Amino acid sequence: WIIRNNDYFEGKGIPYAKAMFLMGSNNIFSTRRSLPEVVMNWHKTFKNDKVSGFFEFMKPIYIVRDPQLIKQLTVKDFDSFSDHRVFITEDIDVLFGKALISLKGQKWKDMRSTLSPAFTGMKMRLMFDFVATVGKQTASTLRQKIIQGGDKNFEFKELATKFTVDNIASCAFGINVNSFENPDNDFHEIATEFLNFTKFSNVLKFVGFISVPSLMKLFDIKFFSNKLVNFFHEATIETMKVREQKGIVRHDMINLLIQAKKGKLVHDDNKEEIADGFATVEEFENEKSSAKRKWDDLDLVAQCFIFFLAGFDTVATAMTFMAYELVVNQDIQQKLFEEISQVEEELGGKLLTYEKLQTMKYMDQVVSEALRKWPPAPVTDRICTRDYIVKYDDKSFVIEKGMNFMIPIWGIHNDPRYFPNPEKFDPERFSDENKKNIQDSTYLPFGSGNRNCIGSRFALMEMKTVFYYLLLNFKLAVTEKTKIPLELKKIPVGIKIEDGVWVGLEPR
Ligand code: HEM
Repeated sequence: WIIRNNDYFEGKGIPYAKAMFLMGSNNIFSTRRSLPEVVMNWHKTFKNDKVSGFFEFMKPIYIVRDPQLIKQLTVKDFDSFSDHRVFITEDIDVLFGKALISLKGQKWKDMRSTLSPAFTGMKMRLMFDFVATVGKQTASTLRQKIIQGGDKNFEFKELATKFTVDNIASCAFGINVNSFENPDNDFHEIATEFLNFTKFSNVLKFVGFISVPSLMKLFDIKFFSNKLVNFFHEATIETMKVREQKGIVRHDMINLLIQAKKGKLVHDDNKEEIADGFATVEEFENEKSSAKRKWDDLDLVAQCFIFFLAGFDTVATAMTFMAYELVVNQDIQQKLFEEISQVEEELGGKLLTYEKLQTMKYMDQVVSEALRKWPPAPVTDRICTRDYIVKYDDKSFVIEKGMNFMIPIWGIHNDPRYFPNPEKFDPERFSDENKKNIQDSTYLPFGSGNRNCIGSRFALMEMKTVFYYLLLNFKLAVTEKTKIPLELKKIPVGIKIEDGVWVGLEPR
């Protein structure tokens, strides 16, 4: 039974890493490597083959590394690969199971088209004041503390997490928390609980859900604590109730979900184009048709929950890598500061606007390059929903329904065939002149095709806003504790940086 799948790839004509007894191939859990290193290794081994295979414990899994093929499977033939693999189903954790990221088939399609009008450029523009206010407030709280003699050295991931948590609390729930002034708030506590996800006991739980889900169910082992689930339930439902009772309209996620519940959340008629940045992913036609399905409270709570979970740590991680690069590349930081100063002058002391943010070309280049070199989601996957014949070169084989493939985003972004000298942090790759040479489907920080990241615009506006206000107020400098080069923690889930990224904030 244990070795029953070991010959799965034989006869398919693709190379594969053989399985070790019970442990699978060199997989995430059997090596002491960071997740990006594992993904890089997957990508490099058999790097000249468009598709290869490996074993996750006893399960055969494909790796699709060829950009054209990635596009074919995630866009053109999306219907055969429309779902992600889900470890935490509704019966294990109701909120995670009902969240967009876990939904499958028609239910996913309906929820995606319900939610996608909430993430357009127009909606981001309406929400932007909240993001800019939190960004400005973050920078001025830090400035005050430093000027009054407080420590000016910060572990950047901690700092960025406070910002993303404050931001999502404001944009999703309409609550102003200021974690810099009040670090003991509920949202920050919940975020900390979630980050403990990478603790050994939680990693074991995760392995359990992957390898023996039925046993986990039998022992009623939950992934998220009741406290966390109840918190989201109350925060969402209570806020919705108060809003509806008092007729309060605030242009945030809760407001959009109230509209979604009433079936009134639709795409904007106003077709005015806003260029949202190079990394923004495309919206597909199927998202624009409105779904008729009725959603209950729990369905909507689950979406707020996933916006929080999918949004706060990924964005904070991206910001941390970007801060590191700005610290070690002072010339790039200076150039970015000059662009920011120019915009600030044009604004004449007014709060930053979404339109102004989109005019900042160099900011977009730096953010795009940070997401290229250090993609916070190093890998994504798809599950095959019906038998599918893959054909390329002289090969032809079937991927059977239920099998899944990985897209090694980190490996592709750091492949010299697509990004020469990939270790170099070079925002010029994304200049007007150069970006048109980037090969299709080799730049995938927010995934690919219809199932791409719904929050790409939101993430980009958060990142840009925080650096706008930080660089306006401070020079980011190396400290005694800054580790150069940075080192990734050898854990199999998520991305953590060994000893963090220490940054000195020197008031300008
Ligand atoms: C820099 C920050 C972020 C990165 C790098 C990132 C990356 C990704 C990636 C790679 C995927 C899978 C796409 C695919 O398989 O093709 C994804 C899915 C998703 N992301 Fe993000 N994300 C970020 C921020 C956010 C934010 C801020 C939100 C919410 C407000 C969000 C919500 C989601 C959701 C709900 C999905 C599932 C979409 C679906 O299944 O339809 N993400 N993200």
